[in-house]
Amino acid sequence: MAAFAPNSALVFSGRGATGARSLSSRSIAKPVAINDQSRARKVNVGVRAATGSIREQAGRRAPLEKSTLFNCKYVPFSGDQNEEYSIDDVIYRSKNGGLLDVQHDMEALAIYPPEYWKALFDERVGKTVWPYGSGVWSKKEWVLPGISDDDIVSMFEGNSNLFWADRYGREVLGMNDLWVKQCGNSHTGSFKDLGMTALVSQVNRMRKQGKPLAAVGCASTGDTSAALSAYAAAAGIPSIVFLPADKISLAQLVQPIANGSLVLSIDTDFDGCMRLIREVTAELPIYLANSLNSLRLEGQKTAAIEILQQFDWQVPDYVIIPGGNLGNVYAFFKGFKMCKDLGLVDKLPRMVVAQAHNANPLYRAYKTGFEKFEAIKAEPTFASAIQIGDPVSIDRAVYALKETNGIVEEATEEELMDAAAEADLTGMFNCPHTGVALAALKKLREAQTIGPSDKVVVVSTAHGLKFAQSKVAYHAGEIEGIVGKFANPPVEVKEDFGLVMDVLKERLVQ
Ligand SMILES: Cc1ncc(COP(=O)(O)O)c(C=O)c1O
Ligand SMILES: N[C@@H](CCOP(=O)(O)O)C(=O)O
Repeated sequence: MAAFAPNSALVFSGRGATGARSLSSRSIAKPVAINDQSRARKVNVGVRAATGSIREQAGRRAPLEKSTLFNCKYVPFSGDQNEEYSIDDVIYRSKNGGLLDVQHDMEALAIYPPEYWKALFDERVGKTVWPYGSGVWSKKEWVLPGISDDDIVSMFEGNSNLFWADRYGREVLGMNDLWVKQCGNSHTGSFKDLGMTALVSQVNRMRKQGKPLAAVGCASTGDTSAALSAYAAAAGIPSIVFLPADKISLAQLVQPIANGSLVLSIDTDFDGCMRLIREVTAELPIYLANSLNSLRLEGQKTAAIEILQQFDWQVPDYVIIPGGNLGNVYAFFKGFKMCKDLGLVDKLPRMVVAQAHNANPLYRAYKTGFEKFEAIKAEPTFASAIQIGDPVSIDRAVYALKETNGIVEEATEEELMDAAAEADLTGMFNCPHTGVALAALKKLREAQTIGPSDKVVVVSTAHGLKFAQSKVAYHAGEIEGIVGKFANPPVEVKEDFGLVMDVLKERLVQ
């Protein structure tokens, strides 16, 4: 029986568009405990016949895709034991309308000792062997164990840099162990690639099985649509994206256009697009690619496993994530939790979700001690990809935060733009969403919640180049109401040696 199951869940009474919802906890079946004794027993069984080092054993056991040992299925996120679905089913919600979760057979995974998994994952890094050269598929047994390698649609996503923010940490925040996980250094420039490779691969498999899936569709603030269109195009699957008109960056907009998606620019906000795509996917054979679909989170969770791997299985004290639709915080939590449940690490980091003040429904709920959640009308923010007022994964996020003694912080437009720009001055090139997370970190440092020696990871969710327009406006001093403390506008000079020397003397000579 599978072991990963939330042991408590929040249930909303009613789910209207806006308006207060009360949050209540209810207990559900406990996860199957994989205690040390049972692990040891299973490990003995699993490795008794094997000889040689763990690395050699790992080598002999691969490729594991031929194995039927590992498997996963959909179960209600609430933990209801009486409902489950095959991963090959087209389903996004449980019978009562609640979220689903992908549940792995943790007892089967626990047959192998932690050292086996560490060695296996390490061994696959930096290789071109299909599909394990991908940071997601290097953890295939923990993602979608049953899928054939031939069905996988991958751009070798993941394996992103864990940037040591040495100078920013030391000089700006008085910290000595600060890291930025560069999830935006990816094929389409955001962490969405991690989830989309899992989802589109599964769609590819189901279409080959004869499932009538004519296309894949999503609502998007610009990054999900970019990832979906690229992966769908790679697989030759039609894609449809619903975008809120004039609310995403030019760089984001051109991605699905270039990749041949059917792009609908709709006169509403993201929440409006989300409502429409849910209605459309209920009517037409279009597969839903938003993170409401729990398949996406299976890919995204590998970024958390990767962080632990990059730290040689040391657990950071804090992980700070910008939050919008709120799938990613749960995906990270799940990655950390699987590592803990399977014995690769012995604790979880504290999760921090950072929201823009203009789009802060989770922050507001946090301030009530998660007593109630109210969807809001999200206002425009430079962190436009998280301009979301009615996050579909609110239950998942609250669960992850409660399980890790988590924190929610917010940032104003000035705070987020300043934080991104100040960190850029130490060699990064941050998107505004990363700015939100950096601003949250700054506040938590100022409040001494985070200490100078705490090991902290800020998750950078998109590449700064996708948001060049707002960064240019910041440096040009063109943003009303924002001083631009760290603006560094270009100096315009005529083609004249003397004038050039004047500028250099003024700027360089003290
Ligand atoms: C760049 C960027 N950062 C953060 C987020 C927030 O992720 P989530 O919706 O999973 O909370 C999104 C999308 O929502 C995004 O595109
Ligand atoms: N920022 C997202 C918003 C949708 O989130 P999803 O994870 O539910 O797809 C985007 O880029 O569209």
